[in-house]
Amino acid sequence: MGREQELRAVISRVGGLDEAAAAAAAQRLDSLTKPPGSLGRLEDIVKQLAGITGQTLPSVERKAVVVMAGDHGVCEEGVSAFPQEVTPQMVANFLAGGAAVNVLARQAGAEIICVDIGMASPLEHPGLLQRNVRRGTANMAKGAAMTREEAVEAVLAGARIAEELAGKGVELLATGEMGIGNTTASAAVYAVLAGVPVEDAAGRGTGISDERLGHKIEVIARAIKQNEPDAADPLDVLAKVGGLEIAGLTGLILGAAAERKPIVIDGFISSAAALAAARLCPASAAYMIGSHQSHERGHSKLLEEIGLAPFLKLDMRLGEGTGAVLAFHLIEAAVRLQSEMATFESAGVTKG
Ligand SMILES: Cc1cc2ncn([C@H]3O[C@H](COP(=O)(O)O)[C@@H](O)[C@H]3O)c2cc1C
Ligand SMILES: O=C(O)c1cccnc1
Repeated sequence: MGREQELRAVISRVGGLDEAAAAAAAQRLDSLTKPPGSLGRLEDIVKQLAGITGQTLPSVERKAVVVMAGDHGVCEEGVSAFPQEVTPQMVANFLAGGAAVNVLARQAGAEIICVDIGMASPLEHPGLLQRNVRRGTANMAKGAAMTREEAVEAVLAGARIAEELAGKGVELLATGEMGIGNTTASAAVYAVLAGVPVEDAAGRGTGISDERLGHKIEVIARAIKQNEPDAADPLDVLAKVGGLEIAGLTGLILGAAAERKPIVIDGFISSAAALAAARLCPASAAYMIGSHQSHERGHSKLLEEIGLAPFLKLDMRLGEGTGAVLAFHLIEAAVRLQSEMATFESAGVTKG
């Protein structure tokens, strides 16, 4: 079977939600000692998780955030405030436990799976999942970031990681990433897939000046003009103007959906990957849970495009999976309410 057919097979495994389980969960929510619907969106999470897993009392005890790392040839155009060597340096920091996502994952009781999907240089570390598809993308302002085959390979690698984690009993997944220059590629993917103007899709990333933002917009526009990605073909878009970690996250999301596991979507880069997943497989969107609204320009519209509503708006603009891991706390709270609250009957409270 060709690699693209393998991907089609993953996509074909993504089924609809279990409506009966969601209805049973809704019924239990209404039996708990509170006015019906009074826990608002926490109730929506419970119903969604029930529909995803088929369980009236879903569990999210085992949680993991997958941090995909990749490099970007477009960095040579000067689109980031930081140099490319920060990617491996930060990966080393993740592996040593010192990055923001490590702190938040420890607090949330989640494991971190750090993946080299497209780093420019190899990094030997027993804790790093070696799934490198190519040593960084090519400069998309001059030609395709990667071949279609490489994009498919990265998507499949992501899907396989989701399958492996599901097989190990992980019940809740989150997307995370590291890759200097990846807000440029993400903005390009978003602009093409959603048909929005580049200036509405691109933001300051790591914190570039007005002048550099203007240049970044011009570079993205040039990359799109040069490559003519087909908006109706997400794999073409990921290959020509995307990134290896973006494609890997698209696969992770599709794999999670195929395994009937909920997946929490982090910030701007993760959301660009989620949009590609939703375009490749519209049914996968039902398995996604929004987390936060990044400070990055374009993120709120990008979330709307996918149909995701963020829980948090903390003006964060970091990525790594930080916003998604913060949302783990709310998801766990929702699940605990469903399983631990007394019912009107058990507590002897009069129902209205
Ligand atoms: C120290 C450091 C840690 C980070 N952790 C995540 N990012 C975030 O910033 C990068 C995207 O921004 P741009 O497109 O402007 O390069 C990605 O690596 C993203 O994960 C970081 C960036 C830096 C500098
Ligand atoms: O929203 C994000 O994920 C983000 C924004 C800026 C820089 N890095 C990541």
